[in-house]
Amino acid sequence: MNTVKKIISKMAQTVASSGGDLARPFTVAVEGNVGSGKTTFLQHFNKNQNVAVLAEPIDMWRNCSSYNLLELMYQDPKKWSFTFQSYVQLTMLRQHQRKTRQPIKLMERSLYSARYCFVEKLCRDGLMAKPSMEVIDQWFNYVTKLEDTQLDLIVYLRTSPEVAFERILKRNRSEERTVAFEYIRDLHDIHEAWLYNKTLHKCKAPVIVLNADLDQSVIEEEYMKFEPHILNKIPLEVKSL
Ligand SMILES: Nc1ncnc2c1ncn2[C@@H]1O[C@H](COP(=O)(O)OP(=O)(O)O)[C@@H](O)[C@H]1O
Ligand SMILES: Nc1nc2c(ncn2[C@H]2C[C@H](O)[C@@H](COP(=O)(O)O)O2)c(=O)[nH]1
Repeated sequence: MNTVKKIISKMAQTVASSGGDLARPFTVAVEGNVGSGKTTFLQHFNKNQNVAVLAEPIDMWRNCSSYNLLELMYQDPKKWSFTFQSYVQLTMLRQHQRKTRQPIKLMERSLYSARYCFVEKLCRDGLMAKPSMEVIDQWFNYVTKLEDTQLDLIVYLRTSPEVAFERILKRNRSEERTVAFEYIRDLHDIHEAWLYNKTLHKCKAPVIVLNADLDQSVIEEEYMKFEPHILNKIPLEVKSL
């Protein structure tokens, strides 16, 4: 009897030290171009008690010990892209690691889009030197093997580049005032290649695609259509898009 008691108390200690949950929650990443409506989408799920909503840690990128790394990256990407992407990778890893009591974790973006979309774009444009890309890539491979950063579902908020760019202009974020349409168009193509091309798709999660061009006045219906999958009520098979 003593042994059983010891095992139970050990398990209780493990659960307590792991923040009250043993298994990784059903982890969903909301992906999409800049301005595609990810933050707005997350607000729809903020009210659900079963969902832990993790917004992108943009406030940390804008204030890293008083440095606005996001602004520095947009002002001089050649000089600051490695610094910025290193910090994105660290802060996104923390999001993947974050313990939640809710059975579902809904993250804005992921380690994977940072690596396969944004770092990819910086390298294609020659704004991140190859040695820097190599270091970022080795860190990415190391942390995604060491930690359980797997996703169970990707929600792709698919917009046309034109609509995403129009919304960026409307939002008028100070750091993004230099963002050109061509940057958004290229990021769109990179997202499509990443999410529609299995070889690039290192995370084995199924992808559901929402028509995020729909206006705010009607898009809630689109969200509701996919809610059973996002709340893991109707599991999806991993399939190619
Ligand atoms: N479906 C939509 N229709 C019209 N405007 C939208 C829609 N979704 C978001 N917006 C607006 O577009 C801008 C970008 O949305 P946001 O949710 O911040 O996108 P993201 O987080 O993907 O960058 C915001 O000003 C937001 O109010
Ligand atoms: N260079 C990178 N920029 C990134 C990355 N992740 C996000 N961002 C930028 C894009 C936007 O200006 C801002 C917030 O993104 P939203 O899509 O939520 O508007 O941060 C990245 O990995 N690299």
